[in-house]
Amino acid sequence: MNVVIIGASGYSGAELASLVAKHPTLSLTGCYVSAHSLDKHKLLSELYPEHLGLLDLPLQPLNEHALADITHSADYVCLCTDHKVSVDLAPQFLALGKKVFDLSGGYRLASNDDYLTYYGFEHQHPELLNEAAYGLAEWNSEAIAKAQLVAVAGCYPTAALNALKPLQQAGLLSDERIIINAVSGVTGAGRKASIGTHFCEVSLAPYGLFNHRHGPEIQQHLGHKVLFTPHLGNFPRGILETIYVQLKPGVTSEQVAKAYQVLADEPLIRLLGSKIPSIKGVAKQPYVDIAWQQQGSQLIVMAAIDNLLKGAAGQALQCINLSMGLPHTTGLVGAFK
Ligand SMILES: NC(=O)C1=CN([C@@H]2O[C@H](COP(=O)(O)OP(=O)(O)OC[C@H]3O[C@@H](n4cnc5c(N)ncnc54)[C@H](OP(=O)(O)O)[C@@H]3O)[C@@H](O)[C@H]2O)C=CC1
Ligand SMILES: CC(=O)N[C@@H](CCC(=O)OP(=O)(O)O)C(=O)O
Repeated sequence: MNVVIIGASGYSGAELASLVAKHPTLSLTGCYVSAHSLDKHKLLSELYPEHLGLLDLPLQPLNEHALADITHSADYVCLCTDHKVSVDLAPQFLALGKKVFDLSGGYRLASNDDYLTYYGFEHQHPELLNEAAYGLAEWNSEAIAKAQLVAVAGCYPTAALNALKPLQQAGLLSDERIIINAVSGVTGAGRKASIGTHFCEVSLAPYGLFNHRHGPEIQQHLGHKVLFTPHLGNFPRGILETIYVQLKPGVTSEQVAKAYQVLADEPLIRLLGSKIPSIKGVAKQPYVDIAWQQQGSQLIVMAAIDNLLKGAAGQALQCINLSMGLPHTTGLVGAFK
């Protein structure tokens, strides 16, 4: 299958380009940036010298000529672009008969109103919101395999949902709001320069209190109320979430452990039991690490991922694998040794 990547010069796009280039059955046939990008015509490996020899492909401007080329050169189009750009581009590629994997949040929420509230724009293609399959690979594999449009799950939601869905599915959660505190590395904010995400300016601070767009995303796909607070930390990549859960009265540690068994055979999920997960354990790895400790009806769940892999490009590749009927792990496990 031929894959093109739109937004290939960004952090998630470049990560995905490297995965596709190394994948046994995919060909990377084009890497694109915006029509007036400062990086157009540069080689991707000039921006990411670690991929010299692997990604010596030019970054092509996404113009009319490029759209005509993509018509012939791609089976799968991956959008590694800002939410609004993805909302505009996805229907164009769907109309060309392409299968679209969107790494942005442009098609993850069901309600048009939520786009206005949490994304700050009115969705221009609300008719597609119901058609998009939510790309949370372990939990929605059948829909992902069939869909023409896959809305790859958000980074923070990927960690939170994998940590909480087992408990929800087993009926162990009380009605109390679940508190999710999360810390992300700076690559989570993308490659574009800004003072707020300048590496030397970042220490450790919360942001997006009460209004981060991943709150409604987690809530919608969990079916439970949450209070989600992200923090930005001074490390390059990785997300760590500490999640406070009130269990129903009388829920035992055996019941909790049994609930997590639903993920025991998932090759990209590592259940750590009561051991403490860390950013170090997942950085540059395709896994979600999940752990928990319980006292009475209070449960603290911890989840760690690499935001650019399981939180973006890794999970996008997982979704592509599912579309091709391949194992989740093809091109992922063993790729980072
Ligand atoms: N970083 C992360 O950890 C995660 C990111 N995501 C999502 O993935 C998407 C990309 O994020 P990230 O990689 O961080 O972003 P970056 O800012 O690092 O990259 C954005 C890319 O899009 C390109 N671009 C911008 N405008 C256009 C356009 N109109 N047409 C084509 N290409 C364009 C940029 O190049 P140029 O401006 O030079 O044209 C660049 O290549 C976002 O929606 C983000 O929310 C999802 C999960 C995790
Ligand atoms: C540290 C940081 O800024 N992180 C980003 C989330 C990563 C991302 O790009 O979000 P999606 O998964 O929705 O695409 C943010 O909070 O906006």
